[in-house]
Amino acid sequence: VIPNHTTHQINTVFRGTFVHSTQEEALVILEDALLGVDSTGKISFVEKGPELEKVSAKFGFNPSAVTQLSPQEFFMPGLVDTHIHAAQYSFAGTALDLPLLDWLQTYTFPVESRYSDLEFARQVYTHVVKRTLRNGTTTACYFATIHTDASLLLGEIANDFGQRALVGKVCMDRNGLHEHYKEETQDFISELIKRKYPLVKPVVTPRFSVSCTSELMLKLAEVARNNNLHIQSHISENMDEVRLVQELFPESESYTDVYRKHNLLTSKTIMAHGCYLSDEELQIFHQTGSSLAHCPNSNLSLCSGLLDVRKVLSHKVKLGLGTDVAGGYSPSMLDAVRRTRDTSKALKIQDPVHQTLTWEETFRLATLGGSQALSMDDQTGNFVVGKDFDALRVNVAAPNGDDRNILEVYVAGRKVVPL
Ligand SMILES: O=c1[nH]c(=O)c2nc[nH]c2[nH]1
Ligand SMILES: [Zn+2]
Repeated sequence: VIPNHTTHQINTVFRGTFVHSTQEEALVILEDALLGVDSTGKISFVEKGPELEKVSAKFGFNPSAVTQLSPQEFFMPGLVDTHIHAAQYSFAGTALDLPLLDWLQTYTFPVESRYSDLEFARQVYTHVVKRTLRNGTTTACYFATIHTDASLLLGEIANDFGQRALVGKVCMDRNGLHEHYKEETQDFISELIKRKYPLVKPVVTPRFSVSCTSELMLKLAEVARNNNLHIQSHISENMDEVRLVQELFPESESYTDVYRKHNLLTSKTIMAHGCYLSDEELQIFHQTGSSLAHCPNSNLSLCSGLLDVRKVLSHKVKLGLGTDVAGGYSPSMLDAVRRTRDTSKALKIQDPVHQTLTWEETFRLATLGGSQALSMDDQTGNFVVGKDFDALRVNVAAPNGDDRNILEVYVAGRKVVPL
């Protein structure tokens, strides 16, 4: 059989166990499967192992070139971190003794102001990209800082190491520490688009309503619309923050209404936290197709609140998981999975009828759910033919449940771990 000339050449074929999620089923286990990756990094087939002869003839590859997984190994989709502050990685694991607004003023803004120094930025951004990839984050939605050059550098580093990423230059024009600040989002976006990194794109990033004027938010919404870009921000993380937003925007009905009135809620918007959203606000998320990034480590570490994920899902709002470094102390999405279940169980302690999230559902949120929350599920999130091969090769026999179980990491078919 001559391979169809419109299909790309098969580069790699794996045989073994594949675990992933679909819309219908939170956990699907494919035992003794064959998965082929083509020269563009896309999944070209998922077939049954015993049909190797037939499949190899159909797709034109040599059956003896198949990579066989051992019985204690499996592939799972890459983890999607829907909310992480790359710049805050420099103080991750420290400074968790204050509530959100004091934490920002005392620790976070002073550290973020250091990113005018490109050497400092290069060091931290290299570490955070390598560390998250090592921990299986194949897609990351990053906040950088207000600095254009350092934010571009984060995009360059993600591209160099092969991580799929959305990179946001942070925008804030009030209640912060930046005396000589000049807004340059359009420059940042034009430059990052011009570089044509295949897996790295800009995301419009108003920090949150507390640090943005109406004028800035309206302008950013326009930039996002004109360039068909993602938008990210924070919402309803902590009760003092919610009250402050009500004071700053007295004409708005709710925190969600503030963003809606400023045209920032689109089907490519992802908002972090959402702990205190009402049913009405969740309905607005559903109607606009905007999504939430659940960041349980951060919510616990800053004593912000407990997000009821079950309630969010019952409103049919898209939801992914985020580490929210450094409000969250861990850059590992495996930690985000564990804290998601801890939070769900804490809600059950408070209310015994609460239906906890199953581990299968949580696995789905960390993979397919994240890709849907970032409107990237046409490219990544599970093992469906035509999507990019973003995957972790996991060995369950490693002695500890952490990054040591991850033997290899692939993004768009490229092996990025080990380097
Ligand atoms: O967890 C958070 N981290 C931040 O950096 C931030 N900025 C606004 N709101 C925030 N919440
Ligand atoms: Zn955040």
